[in-house]
Formats: sequence, structure tokens, C-alpha cells
Amino acid sequence: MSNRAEKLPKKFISRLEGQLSEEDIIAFKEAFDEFAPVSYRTNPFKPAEIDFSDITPVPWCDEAHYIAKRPSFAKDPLIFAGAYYVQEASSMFLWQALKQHAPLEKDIKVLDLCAAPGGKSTLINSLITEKSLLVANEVVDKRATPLIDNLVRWGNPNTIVTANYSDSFTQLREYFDVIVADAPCSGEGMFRKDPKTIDAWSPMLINSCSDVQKEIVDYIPKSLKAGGLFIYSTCTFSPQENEERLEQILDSEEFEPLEIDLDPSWGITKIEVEKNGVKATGYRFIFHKTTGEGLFLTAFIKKGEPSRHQKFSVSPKKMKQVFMLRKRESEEMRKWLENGNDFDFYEEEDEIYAIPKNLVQDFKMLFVTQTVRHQGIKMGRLNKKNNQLIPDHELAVSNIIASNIPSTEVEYRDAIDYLKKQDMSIKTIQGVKGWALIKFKGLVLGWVKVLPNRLNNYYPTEHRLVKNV
Ligand SMILES: C[S@@+](CC[C@H](N)C(=O)[O-])C[C@H]1O[C@@H](n2cnc3c(N)ncnc32)[C@H](O)[C@@H]1O
Repeated sequence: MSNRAEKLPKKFISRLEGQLSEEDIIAFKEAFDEFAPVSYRTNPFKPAEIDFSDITPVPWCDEAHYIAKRPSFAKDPLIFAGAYYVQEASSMFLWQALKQHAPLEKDIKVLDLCAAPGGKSTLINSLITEKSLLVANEVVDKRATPLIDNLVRWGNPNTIVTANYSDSFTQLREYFDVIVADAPCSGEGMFRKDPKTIDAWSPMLINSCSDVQKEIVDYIPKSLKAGGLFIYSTCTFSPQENEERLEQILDSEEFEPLEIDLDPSWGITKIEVEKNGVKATGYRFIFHKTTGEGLFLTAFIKKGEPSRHQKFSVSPKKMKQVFMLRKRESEEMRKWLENGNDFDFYEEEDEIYAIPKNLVQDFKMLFVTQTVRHQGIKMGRLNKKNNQLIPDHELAVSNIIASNIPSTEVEYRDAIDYLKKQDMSIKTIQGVKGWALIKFKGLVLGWVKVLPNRLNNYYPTEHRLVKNV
């Protein structure tokens, strides 16, 4: 047995011995001794020249690659610009499930129920149309911050971040076209990548995760449209969290199971479960067979004919309580956007947010029914004296900012100094006064203010690069 596999809990190994053949157990332990592969997924809205050497495609996700040797991501300005997301490859199998079964050509409403830190949310956001809506929900408050940061870097306004338990969405009866529940789990699939998960593991953890997952799954049918897609996933191997959920879903008689087409070279194992005479398939990624960490994913479609009408209503009085920016100030906001007429603006505690016009009613409805942590793109604050915008970092890195805003391209060293909030070698931008954007390889890093003899660095302190580069 390898050294690393020796650290695996005995109870885990003995259970796995019941799940896998003797040959597989040996291969599993050998693979456990290898390093977890490193992979990243590019942002289709921010194409850039990413120069990692020795990359190979992740076969089940068009926008992703493995990297032979882990680079120092923290020293790459492109990651700050939102050009890519470092994501474990197996998790990107959601891409296949959505490509094969979600109506991605339509404008849809998607709920990512367990969303932080945002790997699956950014993937979903890459696939849906710009008129679609992504509700990224994270109930654990402190985990909502990295989720918001990652969606902000991705740059699109059609997202809203909520912080609710799954029962809260049941009031939005049959509202969503797609629900993804990447449930909290015992994390056995992360044992290799993150040894801390080994220490946290116990049979009791499996029991408690299984209870939470059961509850999450129970609530799904109420908020999913008939004909809607439900994807359940975990990053663990335990049958209590995977096979039992398949049984639960079948037992509810609310769903029809879906198959996902696979290429045999991907090394994905099909897990079949039968309940009440119906068979359903789960797809398992395991170290010794698939190039990635552990994952379990299954897909279902909700039975029934989709209703033509929304099945719930929110009182107009409540909807009117959501304050939208007045016309004159909205016009000032639109000047900062490439397609300003496609947006309306919401104000909260003096901060102004751009919200796609076609989603205003949806955003309002979510404001009054859910706990909302973030919405659309933060534009900034209005300077009450001159009625001009003090633009926010979110606007700078968004995909909706006007292309005529002054900008300057910087070299690597200046990009790093900018991200550290230090002085750059450039001291001015020819012909520019006031707000301007700093770009690296064509992508925006953030704002500077051009004064007569210096540049003021407006990179947000809380995001600044602290590594010694
Ligand atoms: C596996 S992680 C999600 C990873 C995320 N989907 C991604 O790809 O980046 C599960 C998430 O569920 C959240 N969670 C914990 N308890 C929950 C509950 N009762 N209902 C919904 N989500 C919960 C956790 O805080 C955690 O962020």
C-alpha cells in the first residue's frame, strides 16, 4: 500500500471494498498516491491568450484543459481579470449534462442551489443565453463572498446571489427550468486533492450529509417546472449519499431518469439503481478510472406538461417596494454601458446596480421572496453634488461596460504592481483625464483615476494581490 493511501480511514476502505472489486481497490490505492490533476475552464466572454505550457483538453467540457504542472495562478493577472476559473475536471461533467439535456437555446431560469464557491455557477453562466437568469444560492453566509467574487469576475449581469435554505424556493412554484443541486457531502472524492477532508470524514458525517441531501431533494419538485431538468451531484462515493438519493428520486415518482451519452475513453462508471420497476443511472468519477477527482452526478426530468402560466404571484404592493432608480439618473448610468438601453437600475444603500431589463420583474420577485446577497452588476455610487457616477470595480470587470471608456494596456510588471495597489511605471495616460481602465492582454483589471501628474490606483483593497511576486 502506498503511504498516502495508508492514511485513509479504515472504515472508509472497508466500505469501499464492498463497493469495488479487489482489482479496483488496488488500482484505487495506487491512483491515490498520484497528484490530483490540475485543470481550468476559460471564460467564453473574456477570450485571452492564456499561455500555460503543456495543456491537454478535458474531454467532456469544450472550454477546459488540464495543465501538466501547476502554475502559480496567484501571480497571473488574467485570473484577476476573470479569463478562467481553476476547476477540478470531474466537476465540469455538468457541462455534458447541460449540453445534452438543458434547453440552452431558450431563455431559461436556472437555480444553482448549493453554489459556493461558484465553479458550477460560472460553468452554467457560460452556457445560458444572455436573457436567461441564473440564481446562485449559497446558504452559508461567509461562503457567499467568494461566490459573488467569482461571478463578478465572470462579468455577466444575468445572475443573482441568494442565501436561502432549499425550502424557501418552494414558494416559487414551478418557476425554474433547471435546478442543479451540488449537495454538501462527506467529500470522499476530495480525499486525494485536499487531505483536510480525510480528517473531517466520519460515518456520522455521512449520516448528517445524507439527511441534508434528502431534505434538499424533497423540495426540488415544487420549484421546478414540469418538463424541467434536475441535476443532483456530490463529490463522494458513499451509497448513502448517492445511490440512496437515486432511490429517493425514483420513489417520489415525480421524475423520469435521463441517460447521459459517454465516450468510453472518459472512464466514467455507470451506477444503476432500480426502484418501483424503474431504473436510473448515476455517473461516477473515481481516481483510478477517470482523470479527475471523485464525483457522482445524475440527471432527471420532471414529469408532466409544462404550464403556460406562472404558478405563483407576488403582491404588486410588495413589488412596488423595490426601488428602481429614477429616469434622469438612469440616463447617466446608461452612458457607462455598451448597450445601456438593455438595462434598468436598482438602488440599495446608495449603491446602484445594473439589471437586464428583461429580468427586472424576476429580480424584484426574488428580492421580495428570498434573501438576496447580490444582484446584476454594481455600477457604483452617485456623487450627489454633481450627479456623476463614482464607478465600482464590478463595472470595470463586467462584460457590459462601454467600449469607449478610456483604457491603457500594461505589461506584466505594471499589471502586478497595479494588482498590489502599488505605483506602476506608467504615470499618466496620454490625452485622458479622470476615470480609465487598466488592461492586461486586452482584459480589464480595474480602474485608475488620471490626475494631472499621477494615476490613482482604484483596485479594491480587499482583492489586492498580497503574494510576493
Ligand atoms: C459541494 S459544495 C458546492 C460547490 C459548488 N457547487 C461549486 O461547484 O463550486 C456544497 C455547498 O452546499 C452548501 N450547503 C450547506 N448546507 C446546505 C443546505 N442545507 N442546503 C443547501 N446548501 C447547503 C455548502 O455551504 C457548500 O457551499
